[in-house]
Amino acid sequence: MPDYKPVFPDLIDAAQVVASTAPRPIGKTDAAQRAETAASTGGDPLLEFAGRTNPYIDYQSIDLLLSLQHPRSDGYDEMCFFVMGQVKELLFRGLHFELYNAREQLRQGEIVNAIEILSRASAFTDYITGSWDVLQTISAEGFNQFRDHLSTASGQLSFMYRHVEFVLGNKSRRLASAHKNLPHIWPAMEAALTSPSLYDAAIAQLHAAGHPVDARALDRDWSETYSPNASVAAAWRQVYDDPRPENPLYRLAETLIALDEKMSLYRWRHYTSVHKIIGYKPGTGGSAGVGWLRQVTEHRFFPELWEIRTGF
Ligand code: HEM
Ligand SMILES: N[C@@H](CC(=O)c1ccccc1NC=O)C(=O)O
Repeated sequence: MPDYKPVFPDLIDAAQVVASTAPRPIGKTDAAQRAETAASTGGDPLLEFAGRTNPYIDYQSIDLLLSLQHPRSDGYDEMCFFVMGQVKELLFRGLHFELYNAREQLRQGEIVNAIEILSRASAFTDYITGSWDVLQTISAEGFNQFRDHLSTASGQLSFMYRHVEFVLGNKSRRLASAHKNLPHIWPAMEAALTSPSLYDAAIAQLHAAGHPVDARALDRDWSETYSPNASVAAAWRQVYDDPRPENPLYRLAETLIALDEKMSLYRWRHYTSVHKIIGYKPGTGGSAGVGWLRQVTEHRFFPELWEIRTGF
């Protein structure tokens, strides 16, 4: 058990940080200007900047970003938990962007583009799963030192994670409702809940390619959790009759099931890490804890792709 206390290095005077969320103007340069600058510096980097910041800091508001880490306790492990929580939110943001754009490409019938985007989404998912390697270093005793300070905060309230689940198709009006009183979050959350998912867009492409698909799989209440459909299973089964890399629907199916497996591994690592850290204690978010997480590990986003394998 880490009984030593953390020392928090004071790195930034937060009072002097521009706290606006607006992008800071940094202008643009082109290749000719860069060549001219390098010639004038003799190949050494630029080190003098007018004003009180520099373009690297301003491009991504780095001083603001690095002023947002404030553990609430003197438990040694809280800084690690805090930073990794923020890192995961950023990674979910990156993953969601790719999934959202893959769905847009599918909607436009651009299956090959969607597959390319989904390979990055898969890489993001691996990366997010790897973040448990760091979080795993938090011991049960170390977590206890700061857990009371989390109050009723819980990862289950992550709207960014909820967006990832929704774009993939795991809809839940009940879980979304945690955000209903947040005027800056709810409109996009409700739109995601009530819009077709990436999988719904894939099913529409099955239909567009001439595979018979039930009308109720093509137009339904999109806020309902997707339930497996025999016509969709039959359509995917037909796709697998032509398992060549040149068959875009075959490659899409394989890309989707690989992503589903990776998401499932992410959930599994969350579940086992949490088991190791809090055992069977209830969660801060009001759930039974590990028992609740165990049941979410069973979820598959693209059920027919799993189901048809039994019949191969
Ligand atoms: C390391 C210590 C952690 C523990 C002990 C823990 C524990 C739990 C528990 C018990 C739940 C069930 C809901 C509740 O009652 O709270 C939960 C849900 C959740 N946690 Fe964690 N968690 C940890 C870290 C994280 C991190 C770093 C993230 C990522 C940002 C995260 C994301 C989530 C999400 C997204 C859910 C909801 C799952 C779903 O809706 O399927 N957790 N966590
Ligand atoms: N549900 C967890 C706490 C938790 O997951 C959490 C709490 C506050 C802020 C972030 C959290 N999780 C993800 O980063 C627990 O029961 O201890």
